[in-house]
Amino acid sequence: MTSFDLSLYLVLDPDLCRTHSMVETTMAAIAGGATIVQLRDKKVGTEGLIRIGRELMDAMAGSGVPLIVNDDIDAAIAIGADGLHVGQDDISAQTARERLGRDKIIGLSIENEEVARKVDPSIVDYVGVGPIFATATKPDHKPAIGFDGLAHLIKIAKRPSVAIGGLKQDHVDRVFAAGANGLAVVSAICGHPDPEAAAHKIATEIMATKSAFAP
Ligand SMILES: Cc1ncc(COP(=O)(O)OP(=O)(O)O)c(N)n1
Ligand SMILES: Cc1nc(C(=O)O)sc1CCOP(=O)(O)O
Ligand SMILES: [Mg+2]
Repeated sequence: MTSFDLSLYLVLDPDLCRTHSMVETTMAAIAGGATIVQLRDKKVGTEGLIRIGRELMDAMAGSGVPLIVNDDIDAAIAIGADGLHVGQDDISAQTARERLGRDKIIGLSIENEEVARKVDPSIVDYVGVGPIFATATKPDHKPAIGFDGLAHLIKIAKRPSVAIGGLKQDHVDRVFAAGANGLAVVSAICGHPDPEAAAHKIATEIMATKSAFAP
């Protein structure tokens, strides 16, 4: 499987990428320290995702940063993306694994104890846990779980984990203290006029926090 680092997970949102294109935002974020990128666009359909995804794959080639596609397995396959992220209302992780094979990265959203207990470690490579806070970026988000909820679900799911939902630079220490391997952000990078500087600030905080937690 492609190796992956969840430390700073950029989730793209075309509505927030106003001053920069999705490709420009992604490359700036990678230059700033983003370690993994998700193509999430709910409006363009499979053909649109394939078009943008191919541009992203070309631009990201050689960066060592994996590209994950949100929701759409047909697009992920057509693009040759490194993986797929699915939620509880999407195709199952098992179906995704059957279609994608062992080499691709599969991420699964978990938002409560019940779904955390059902995570199959032989199928799911990482879990996205949230929302930590309410966020305008995803109007249909589930109830916020806070950092205590994050720590609780991580212990149950026992998989590499990334926290998501309303997270900014100031939250880095609490994300890692809760036991997560990283934080996923949309508006903190996509909505910023200088996505490279925004990513760099968060990545610098992550490095400092990780070294403080290191034995
Ligand atoms: C890293 C990460 N974690 C959680 C999600 C949310 O996925 P989902 O619940 O399927 O919601 P949508 O993103 O599809 O609206 C995510 N995308 N990425
Ligand atoms: C895509 C997504 N999924 C969430 C979940 O809780 O599953 S919250 C979210 C949006 C996060 O955006 P921002 O960093 O701008 O708050
Ligand atoms: Mg989804």
